[in-house]
Amino acid sequence: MKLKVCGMRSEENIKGLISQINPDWMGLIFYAKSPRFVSKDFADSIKDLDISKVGVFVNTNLEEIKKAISRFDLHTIQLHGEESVDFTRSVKQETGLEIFKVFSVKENVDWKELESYLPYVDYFLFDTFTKEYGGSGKTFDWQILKSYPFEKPFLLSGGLSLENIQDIQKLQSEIPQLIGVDINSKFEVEPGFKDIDKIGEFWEKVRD
Ligand SMILES: O=C(O)c1ccccc1N[C@@H]1O[C@H](COP(=O)(O)O)[C@@H](O)[C@H]1O
Repeated sequence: MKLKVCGMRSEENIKGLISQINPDWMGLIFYAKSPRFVSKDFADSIKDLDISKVGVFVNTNLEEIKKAISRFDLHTIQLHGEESVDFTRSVKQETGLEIFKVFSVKENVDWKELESYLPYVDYFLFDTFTKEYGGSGKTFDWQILKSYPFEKPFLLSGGLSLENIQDIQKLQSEIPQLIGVDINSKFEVEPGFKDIDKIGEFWEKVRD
């Protein structure tokens, strides 16, 4: 199982995360309406930290993504809005980086809609639908994922916490394509600042 910790921006907090947990990815939110928004002023303190940085974008343009890649030395692009297949293809082709395409789940998922994204995406990521796009701390009905029809691996997100570890473990044993978890607001001391010990407690139980 892989771990992504999302919504960070403090140098000290990220250094603590690296030394105590060393997750597979650490997410930076480039969505200005988010309380976890990372402005370019943070770049100098974060850029050279030794961790795979995921830039989380919501319906932005390629130019903004390219600027953030060079400012923050991003490893992965997470498209968390209603980005089209054409846009996703451009991001993959023009950046050559790893791509997470997010689908925000309401009552169910039309799997056919995901099919044309397959060539341009490294992982799908399933989050809970909200007007704010992400960081809601809310879960969706994870049973929907049992009908996931592709071989493409995916990450689970949306309200993951110490309270739903058993459900995560059960899903892990039932769906082999579920290769990672993405945690965020349920591990915060305040927006953008994580409780590393709490993450440790979670990861101890969820990792393989
Ligand atoms: O965290 C945010 O503020 C955010 C804003 C806009 C898009 C995505 C955002 N975060 C992503 O939300 C999910 C789930 O977060 P939570 O566990 O429900 O708090 C996660 O994938 C973050 O990358």
